[in-house]
Amino acid sequence: MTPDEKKQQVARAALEHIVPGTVIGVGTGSTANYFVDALAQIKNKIEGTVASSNATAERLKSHGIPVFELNSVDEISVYIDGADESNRYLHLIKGGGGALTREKIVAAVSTRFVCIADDSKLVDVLGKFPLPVEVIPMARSYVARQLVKLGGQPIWREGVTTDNGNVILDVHHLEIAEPVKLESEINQIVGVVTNGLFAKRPADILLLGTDTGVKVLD
Ligand SMILES: O=C[C@H](O)[C@H](O)[C@H](O)COP(=O)(O)O
Repeated sequence: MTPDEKKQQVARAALEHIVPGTVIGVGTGSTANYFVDALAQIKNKIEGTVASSNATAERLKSHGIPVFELNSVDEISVYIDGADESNRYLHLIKGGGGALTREKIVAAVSTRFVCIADDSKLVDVLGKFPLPVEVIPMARSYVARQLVKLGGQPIWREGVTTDNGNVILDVHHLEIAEPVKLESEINQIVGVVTNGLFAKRPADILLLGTDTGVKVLD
């Protein structure tokens, strides 16, 4: 099975986690895109969605799926999104597509976070995938120096501006033994909006696409 087939497999499996008649949160990226396409088949069963990026909002609307502003919604029953890496405790690295801040906000509001990924994303120790950090543009160099002090090698994702008008630093060579601690440390650097570690609020369940079917970790 190709990685794309595995992503489609878990995207379809995620439909079973939807709570009928509610608003659901929808993530960003290739796996989330497959989920949006699958969701279109059952769009009448939900009240609508909150999107974690402009790109996802456009895709949802192209299928005729209602998209609400987060501020007009009281509750999100479930958030469905991909990840760049997950460990066995469902601590994640996200933000390969630059949507980490809105993803973290929508995940925080959601009662449940269902992560969907192909099995290449499961790792023993987070950090092989460079950790994305969203930064206020004028603080880029300062934040980069602070990240070096934490042991990382930050690389500016040149040419990329987030949906929030900020820049991204991708931090290489971190071996993340304590994800909750590092998430908090990086977020305390002045100028950081947030980082792509989802450890303080990990996923509640991980649906992993494998050659032998969907594996569930929770
Ligand atoms: O900013 C992007 C998101 O965090 C994605 O969920 C993550 O990069 C995984 O993307 P994909 O499903 O394309 O591997």
